[in-house]
Amino acid sequence: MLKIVLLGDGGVGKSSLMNVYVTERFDPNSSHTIGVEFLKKEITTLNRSEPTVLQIWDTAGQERFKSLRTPFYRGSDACLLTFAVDDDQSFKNLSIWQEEFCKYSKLSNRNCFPFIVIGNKIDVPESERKVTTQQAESWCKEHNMPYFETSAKDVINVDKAFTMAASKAIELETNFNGTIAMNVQGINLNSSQRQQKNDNSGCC
Ligand SMILES: Nc1nc2c(ncn2[C@@H]2O[C@H](COP(=O)(O)OP(=O)(O)OP(=O)(O)O)[C@@H](O)[C@H]2O)c(=O)[nH]1
Repeated sequence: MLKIVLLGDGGVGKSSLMNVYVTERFDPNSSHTIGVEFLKKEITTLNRSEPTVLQIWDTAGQERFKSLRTPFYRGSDACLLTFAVDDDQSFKNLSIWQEEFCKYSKLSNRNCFPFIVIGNKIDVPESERKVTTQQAESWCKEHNMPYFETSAKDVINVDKAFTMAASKAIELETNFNGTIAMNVQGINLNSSQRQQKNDNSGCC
């Protein structure tokens, strides 16, 4: 099971993305989340032979709910940093969200943690759009994060963004387990070498 957390300003569409992804239903009157909510979905990714259960945590973006959402960051396997393309401030706040996540999840190495950026509401008329694709892409390139433009309303790229988050988390987990296996082998080799040395020298 992988834990995926959705973060971003209030109203950018986090609940809508989660609901569309899991239940395939978009609610035009979606109300603000209070605290956190989660849904599960089983998927299959290209980099793992068996199915993976995604536990998706939707958090309240409004500042007044900070103390209710932050305890749920620990143990996350991936984080979706979300903004709305018609809300400039929500894009500017991405760094603040990343900081909050790193602080409360007690992340030891943020450089290899799977952060994915989502620019939601791309269905809005061009005249209402405040953040260009180029602007968002350049920020993500600078911060080394994959970027997806989505519309929960028109169901564009929603699946792709969540699948990318899952694949990145699996990739990290696989690499991490590989490192542990190598370390364990290293310990065994050292102890057997020590034994050999002891046998040769007759030392106790
Ligand atoms: N046009 C458009 N509207 C959207 C889209 N996604 C969400 N909305 C609308 O934006 C509003 C806020 O959506 P939510 O999903 O509740 O936003 P949220 O980020 O979960 O908000 P908080 O719970 O306050 O953090 C709702 O009226 C949604 O119907 C989208 O892709 N396009």
